[in-house]
Parts: sequence; structure tokens; C-alpha cells
Amino acid sequence: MNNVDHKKIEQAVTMILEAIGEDPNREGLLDTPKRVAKMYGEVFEGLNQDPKEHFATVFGEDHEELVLVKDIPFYSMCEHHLVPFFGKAHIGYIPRGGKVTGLSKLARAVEAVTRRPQLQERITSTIADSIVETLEPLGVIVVVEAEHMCMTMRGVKKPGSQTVTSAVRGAFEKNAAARSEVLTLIKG
Ligand SMILES: Nc1nc2c(ncn2[C@@H]2O[C@H](COP(=O)(O)OP(=O)(O)OP(=O)(O)O)[C@@H](O)[C@H]2O)c(=O)[nH]1
Ligand SMILES: [Zn+2]
Repeated sequence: MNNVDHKKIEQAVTMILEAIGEDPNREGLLDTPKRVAKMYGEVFEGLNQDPKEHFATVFGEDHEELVLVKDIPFYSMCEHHLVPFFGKAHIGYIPRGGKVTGLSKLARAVEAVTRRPQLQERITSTIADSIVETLEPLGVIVVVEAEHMCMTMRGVKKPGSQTVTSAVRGAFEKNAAARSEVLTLIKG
């Protein structure tokens, strides 16, 4: 929570308020720079984390079949406009050699990757590659669906449009049937 330079953010927010023609000294705005600094500490908390660190918890469970955690909600900040994009991540992997991680660790990795200025494509591939590098599974598939506020409240203004990205590694790259099984499970 304390990864950001609060003082610097407070100064910057005061300057932005002045720049838009607001009065930073009016009552309602007095604590706004402080609040924004605290909020950025929270939404950019992932900058302090390496998603891979969450996969240190490994159980020696002999399960070389699909593990899928779907509908993991996330909130991130588009690195172009610093406005939110948010949605769901779905992570499937086929463990190898008993390297099975805790289910919550997949959701923790999503938090680590999304709580920083981001691109949806990078979120998707970083999660997949972190799993490949740590758990060395037979295969990984990551699907991310999100709504980007920079496309809804501003710019092209297309509310409701969803962006879907996927990253496949290992067995899922070659095996279309395995991929479609996961996609069916995600939809169901
Ligand atoms: N590929 C990708 N693009 C993104 C993501 N988030 C936002 N963008 C896009 O980043 C682009 C930035 O385009 P620019 O032309 O530099 O900026 P802009 O003038 O504000 O663009 P508009 O949004 O079209 O008004 C826009 O097309 C956004 O939709 C993301 O996660 N992935
Ligand atoms: Zn954007």
C-alpha cells in the first residue's frame, strides 16, 4: 500500500485540479490529493510484486489433468489513459510432475499483474509465462475479458464492448480439442 510517493502524487493532483480550473482549496477538494495518493497506492500495489512469487506454494499432487479457475474478477489501469479497465480472468493449466499450486495463488497472481499500469495483452501473456516458468506445466491457457473505460466514457465511446485476449502455451498450442474444452468450460 505504501509503494508510491504520496507527497509527489498530492502535488500533482493539486496541479491537475488547478489546471482544470478548479479551486483545490474549496472544502470538498481539500483532502482529494491525499485520497488520490492513497488510492494510487492501492491500485498500483502490484508494482511491488512478482506474480511468480505466488507459485512457490506447490503440492506434490499427481494430477496431470486440467485445473481451471475461471471468473477471477480484476480491476486494472490502462497505461495509455490511466483510466480503469476491468473484467474477468480465466486460468487453466495441466500440471506436470505433481507441481500443483494453491488455487488462490492463481487469483493472487492476477492481482499482482493487474494492479499496475497495464495493457490487456500483457496481463494475459505475463500470467501464462509466470506459470510456465514456475510450475513447468504440460500446458497453460489464459483468457481475459475486459471492458475498457477509455473506450466507453471517452474517445470512441462504445459502452458494453468487450475485449477478449488469450495466451496458450505447451499442450494447448497444438491441441485444438483441449483448447475448445477449456473455452466451453469457461462459457458454461
Ligand atoms: N492493445 C491495447 N490497446 C489498448 C489497451 N487499452 C487501451 N488501448 C488503446 O490504446 C490506444 C491509444 O491510442 P492513441 O491514438 O495513442 O490515443 P487516443 O488519441 O487517446 O486514442 P482514442 O482512444 O482512439 O481516442 C487506443 O486505441 C486505446 O483503445 C489495451 O489493453 N491493449
Ligand atoms: Zn486507455
